Amino acid sequence: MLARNETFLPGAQAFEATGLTLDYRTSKGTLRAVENVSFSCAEGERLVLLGRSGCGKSSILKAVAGFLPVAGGEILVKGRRIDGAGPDRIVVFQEFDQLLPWKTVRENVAFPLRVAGRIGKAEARERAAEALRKVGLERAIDAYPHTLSGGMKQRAAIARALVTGADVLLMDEPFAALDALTRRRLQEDLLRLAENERFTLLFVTHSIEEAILIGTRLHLLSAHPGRTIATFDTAEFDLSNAGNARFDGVVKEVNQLLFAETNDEDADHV
Ligand SMILES: Nc1ncnc2c1ncn2[C@@H]1O[C@H](COP(=O)(O)OP(=O)(O)OP(=O)(O)O)[C@@H](O)[C@H]1O
Repeated sequence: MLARNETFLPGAQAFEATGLTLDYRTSKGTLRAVENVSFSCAEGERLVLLGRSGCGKSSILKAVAGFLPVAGGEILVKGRRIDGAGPDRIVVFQEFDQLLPWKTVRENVAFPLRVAGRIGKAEARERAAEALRKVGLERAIDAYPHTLSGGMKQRAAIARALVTGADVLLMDEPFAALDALTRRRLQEDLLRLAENERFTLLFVTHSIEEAILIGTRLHLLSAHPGRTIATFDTAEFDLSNAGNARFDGVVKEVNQLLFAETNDEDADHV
């Protein structure tokens, strides 16, 4: 499991970025997506990047995953400067087609373990089954991806991430394409899993409410190019107090900060 208990050191730094600047080369020249952003996330924490569309949230997540080279600054995972992707980080995307269609759910979850070649087939199957139980998908263990709902596919993608034992789970709007009820169930289950498994999470979302609920800390980014506006400690919020006056106060404050730069109307989603 992620951040395995035997290696879990509360307070130890899981990942950090210092002066992170990200550029894309386009036909019109260099496009600066993110400028001089710094953050850190201790093991067991859940850092959420929140900002308006195009502010560079996904670019930061891709850079931490090692898919996008940095133009300035650096990213450290467990104190080591990253140089590309690695088994210490695993990504769950928004898209429902992350599973291999010709493999069953259990085979999909076992697949990264088999590819890594560290364990035998029987153990990989057993670990996959255990991860699927944890995400509430035991009944669909032998199903093929095309027979699953969107929520079930995201559960399977989370199980596959859990089973790898990566240090950091990176989630790029994993629930954005789900209906409101399914989204809430997945949020509940992610929080429960985070509590039980104590994994470290970098999470990207458009939803202010989801950000406060999921995150132990929020990192707010300005509109394009993304620069840090503010950070919020949101560890006190969970499903039991979502929507209370204090929670709503933070929603309002975040909203004002994100929309202060423009005259846009307030919105729950940015
Ligand atoms: N492959 C690419 N080539 C060129 N520009 C890109 C590329 N990917 C992203 N960008 C640009 O970089 C900026 C940041 O994009 P990014 O997708 O990281 O933002 P975001 O905050 O995740 O947006 P959204 O919330 O809409 O998904 C945007 O201006 C976007 O157009």
